[in-house]
Amino acid sequence: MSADTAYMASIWQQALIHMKKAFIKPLFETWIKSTMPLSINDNVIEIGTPKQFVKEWLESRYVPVIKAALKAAANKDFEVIFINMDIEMEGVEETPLLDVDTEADVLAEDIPFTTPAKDTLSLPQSPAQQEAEDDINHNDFLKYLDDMGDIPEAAASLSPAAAVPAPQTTIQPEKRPSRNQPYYTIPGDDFNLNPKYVFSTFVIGNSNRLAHAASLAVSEAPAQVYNPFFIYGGVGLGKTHLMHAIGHRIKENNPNMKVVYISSEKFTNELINSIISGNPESFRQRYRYIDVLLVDDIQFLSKKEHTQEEFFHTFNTLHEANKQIIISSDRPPREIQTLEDRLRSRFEWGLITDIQTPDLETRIAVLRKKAMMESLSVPNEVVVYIASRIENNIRELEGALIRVIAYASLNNQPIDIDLATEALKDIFPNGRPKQVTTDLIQEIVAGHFKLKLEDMSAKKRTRNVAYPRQIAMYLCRELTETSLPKIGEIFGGRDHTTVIHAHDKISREKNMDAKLNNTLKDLIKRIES
Ligand SMILES: Nc1ncnc2c1ncn2[C@@H]1O[C@H](COP(=O)(O)OP(=O)(O)OP(=O)(O)O)[C@@H](O)[C@H]1O
Repeated sequence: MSADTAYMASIWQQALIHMKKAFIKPLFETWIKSTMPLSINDNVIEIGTPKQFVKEWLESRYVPVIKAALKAAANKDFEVIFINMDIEMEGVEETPLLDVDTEADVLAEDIPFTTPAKDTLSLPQSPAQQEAEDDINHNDFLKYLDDMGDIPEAAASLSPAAAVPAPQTTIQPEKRPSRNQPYYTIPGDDFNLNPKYVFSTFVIGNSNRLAHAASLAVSEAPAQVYNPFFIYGGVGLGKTHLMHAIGHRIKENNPNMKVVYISSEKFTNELINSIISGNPESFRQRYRYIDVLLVDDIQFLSKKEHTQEEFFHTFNTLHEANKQIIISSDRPPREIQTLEDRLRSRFEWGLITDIQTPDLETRIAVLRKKAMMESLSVPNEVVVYIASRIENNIRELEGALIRVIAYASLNNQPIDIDLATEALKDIFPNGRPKQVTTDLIQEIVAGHFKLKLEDMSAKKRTRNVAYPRQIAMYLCRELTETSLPKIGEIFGGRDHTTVIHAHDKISREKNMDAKLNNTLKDLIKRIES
């Protein structure tokens, strides 16, 4: 971690401790915990929010509290800038609720949150020192809020809570459980689901929007909408993640339902074992008295005639009893060689949906979400570097990020583009990307729109100049580490709020305007090549 990153992480961690005590829990969990610090520059700190409406909500209500917490943490006044990172927060309406009490009630029940890893950032003090200091600073913090007349709900009655344990000093890369390794077992059910594979950690993009929407529909109304539900797509694109998410959601909504997730390899092995042990009936009983059956990687049943036969009967029994069946495969049913026709035709009874390879935006969003979940600040440049080189497999994308994080941790160095290039040199032998600078971006954008370079910083506000300028500001924000005030300065001494506005506008419009989206992709390609 660089000195700046460590400083920022340490301050934010301290500020969180104050805010955690100041807010009632649902408000803290909803509005504060889903944010992360992105950069710190003198007295400006940029905070990432998962959604535009979170950004707006924080801006309209909680700036004084956040500033006060930062002041208590760093003994310094900060200007706070929120940046919408547009990461999926499942289950939340995009309209801020106005009544705080109602809001707390609603949110406490409805929203699943990802918990940022507590053990990824280092703080300087021991727990005892930390506790003493917390008490002093927290009292100052409350007094400060009191002076401003802006004590959030429940804050006044709070006494400083027990110190938050000092996190460990190293960043541990997450180990991916192997395909057959159990994750955790829900009591009463004989199956394993990965707690991380839930809807709230799944990034939605054009490549998986339909599969995600259908998965949500199935999980909200099992056996009522699409039965069977068949998801197919290439390796590492999120099929298992979605299946587990469906399993979790069904169990949340219907705790008594028996939900079984199994890979088709395991299904085959269990069948063989039951035959070897002379008790095939036990196998049948086990699979025929469940409410939801999720079978992963069904393509492995190809060529296994006896298992197909058994699965066919299991399928029929469950389907006739109106139980939900969810199947995944790396290809559509018609392309699974040697799959019995009668099984294939049954798979085609319900909905067949595919997941395609993710576009650049989705890949970037997956990496950002992953970094956010690890409470890590990974420079944009590094995120774009990885995302633009791994196109076909999200598991590999995550693997590359984990490798960079581990490399930084082991060498005790900050995550930057040099380190990422070094850490990934075996994977990307072409090495370091071209240095992306704001000058280069201005030059390429101006050229594309047939403008003069000076127009980028001119005072002109006509649309033919203002729009390309906004695009260039957006790209500077996305592709470089330059701070907002600095970008404003480069573009003719404009205020940082102009840059924020340009970034928000282009981010929003590119989702609705395919032409703009293609222009951006084209520009990024030229800037990086
Ligand atoms: N849209 C997404 N958002 C967030 N994470 C994702 C997304 N898609 C895939 N992943 C992550 O990528 C990794 C691989 O996903 P998963 O195991 O679900 O892929 P798969 O399609 O089942 O692959 P396989 O064909 O190898 O079984 C997981 O860690 C998963 O969480």
